[in-house]
Amino acid sequence: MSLKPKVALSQDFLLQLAKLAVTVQTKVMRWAILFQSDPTSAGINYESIHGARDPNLKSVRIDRDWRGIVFKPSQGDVYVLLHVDHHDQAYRWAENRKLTINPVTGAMQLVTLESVNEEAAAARALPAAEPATAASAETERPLFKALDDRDLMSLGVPEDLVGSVRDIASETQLDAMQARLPVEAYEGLFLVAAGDTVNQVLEARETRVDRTVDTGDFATALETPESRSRFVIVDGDEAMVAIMSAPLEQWRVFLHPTQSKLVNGDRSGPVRVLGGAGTGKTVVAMHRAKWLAEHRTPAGRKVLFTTFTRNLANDIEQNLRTLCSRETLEKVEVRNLDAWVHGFMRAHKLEHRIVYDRKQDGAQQAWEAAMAVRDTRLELPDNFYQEELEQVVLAQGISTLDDYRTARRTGRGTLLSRAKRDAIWPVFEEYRGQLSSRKLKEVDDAYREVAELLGVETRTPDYSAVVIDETQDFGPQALKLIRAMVPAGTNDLFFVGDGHQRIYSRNRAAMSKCGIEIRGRSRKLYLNYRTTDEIRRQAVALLEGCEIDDLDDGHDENRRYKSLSHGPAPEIVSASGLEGAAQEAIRFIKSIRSASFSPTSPSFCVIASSEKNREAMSALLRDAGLIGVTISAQNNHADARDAIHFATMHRAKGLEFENVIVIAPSSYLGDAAATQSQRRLLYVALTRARSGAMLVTIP
Ligand SMILES: Nc1ncnc2c1ncn2[C@@H]1O[C@H](COP(=O)(O)OP(=O)(O)OP(=O)(O)O)[C@@H](O)[C@H]1O
Repeated sequence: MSLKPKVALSQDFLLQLAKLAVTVQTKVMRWAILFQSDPTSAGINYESIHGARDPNLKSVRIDRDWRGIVFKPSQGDVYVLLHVDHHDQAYRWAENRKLTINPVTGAMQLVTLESVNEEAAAARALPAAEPATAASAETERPLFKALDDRDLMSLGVPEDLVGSVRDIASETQLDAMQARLPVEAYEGLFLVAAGDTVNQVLEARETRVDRTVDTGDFATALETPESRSRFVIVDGDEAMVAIMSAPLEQWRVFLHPTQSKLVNGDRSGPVRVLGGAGTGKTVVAMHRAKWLAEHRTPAGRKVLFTTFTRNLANDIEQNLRTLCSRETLEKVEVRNLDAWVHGFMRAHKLEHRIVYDRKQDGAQQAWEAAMAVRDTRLELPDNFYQEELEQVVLAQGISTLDDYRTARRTGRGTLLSRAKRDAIWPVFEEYRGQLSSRKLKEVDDAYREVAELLGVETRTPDYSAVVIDETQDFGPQALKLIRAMVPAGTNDLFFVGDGHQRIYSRNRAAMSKCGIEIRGRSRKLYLNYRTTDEIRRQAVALLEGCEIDDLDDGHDENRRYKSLSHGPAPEIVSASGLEGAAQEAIRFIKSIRSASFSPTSPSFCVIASSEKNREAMSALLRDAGLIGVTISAQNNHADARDAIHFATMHRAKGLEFENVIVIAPSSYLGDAAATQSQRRLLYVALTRARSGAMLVTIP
């Protein structure tokens, strides 16, 4: 029996391909399809590369000028397409590269040998001063002195780079080596530099280092999640065409090892994935939904993918369409929770309309009528009642005076005696009665009642699993409803979220108090794939002094996050008003557009704190000849690449653009403790940027 050889592409090859002219890409693609179907064909002439440090790297001819570099070990049927370039450049590229297997983790790693020593020397010459993380209180002592060679390799450092890593004495020097290091090694090193032990890192990423590794078995090495984060096995023409047609859509093919471990395989109960902005949480959630749909969804049931806002659900649905086959898509339902509840209520002939905003018609009158029955002798301010309703009564699903008498009121400030509670309760009772007579229902009450209905339903649940994005914005009743949608068990619930980005602040919930037990199934993503480190740091600096939770009863921290890309620091300017802000925005847009060499124009989003300011900015930029589109609940205008996007901070959540211009009142930067929600909004807004950001404050 003859087995077909394994053919793989490297991530670097695809990134290189994306830089080539379309005519060359087409040529390379045609060649690659033939290569994939039979890499042993006599038509492919593998030429040795004179002076190459790795004898397994061969050059192959694509046409007169272009060459591919293929890894073809003397033993085993593995072929990896590593690079493509003009003849001379391709040879030069190959001379100093080596594809090896990490003897401890068993992962396949491409190492650049030539400049390793030079780089390390250059890195050593860099200043050690670094302000932002634990590693910053550094001295010139090597950072990883306490780690032996095996420790370093277990973190993912290739054997050939162990010496260079050992010399690193500052975070700046570590960053200078980032491009040389496999992603897991860079991440492992910065986590250790921030104070984690090697064991903590390995445990958190579920890396086993107790196996014997055959450093000559490339076919086995290709299968590890670490190898899969940079090499993809292609097993057919269709797969080859799909991958090569969208070489920049890396997230579809190459998952970080922690991402892929979260995506694949069974989990004995609810999973929580935390990660700062841009760390690939939505990507994990989408791949997980796909995996569940393909492997663990019985006929007649579905995976529900839910999130908080409608426009984000639309965005996710579009992305899933490019990730999943038609059959898989049929097993995934994407709906924001409110739309789902609305649909459920219609299907069950519950005719109440849902109140999302107490200023909406009907709700306002109901609230005014309720406030009319308040006991003025209590001398409580009006906003006390609104906050008590949201944070205690609705959040905890309290529907009787008895329950209100014993309700937890942590964080509410004012202590209330039983007599006072008795005197306050009629306001809430009246409010619900007033709503009911208008066929209205507060959203938290709707969640609670739907959860109760699901609890008594006897038929098989519609969903076999629920995947939840932006968990931080779901309150206790929403989480309880989600819990009620699927029976507790293997693979039931998969949550991703980030406490830094909670912008619907009334909704803070602790998962464990909502029947969602995640102990032992909590993971964290640390690498920011979206935002430059300069923008990430600025955004994180805005949260200094704010308390960040972990969606359960604990705290989260942001010291350990890092970005993979770098760029200019965000501009922070103050303007005397919206007109001045528009001038700044126009200057910023023009300067980036004029400096851009990209054939497609870079994307921009102007993100304002209110709809009014968004509209004003849109009008001012239009007067200056800059065409715009507004992001709404229904439409993100993802295709309108040449137009400037306009959004409120809430609408921009979960989206991304090359550049963002954030327009915010200067009061958002007031005392950190008093402006936590505003600062979170700024964090969300700034971290929508991939490469450029400006924050304009206005009075
Ligand atoms: N493994 C990966 N390889 C390459 N790019 C990735 C990977 N994972 C995520 N990305 C990219 O990083 C960016 C951020 O990903 P994603 O939106 O999933 O992050 P997030 O953590 O959900 O962000 P936020 O919380 O800010 O909305 C996207 O452009 C995505 O394509």
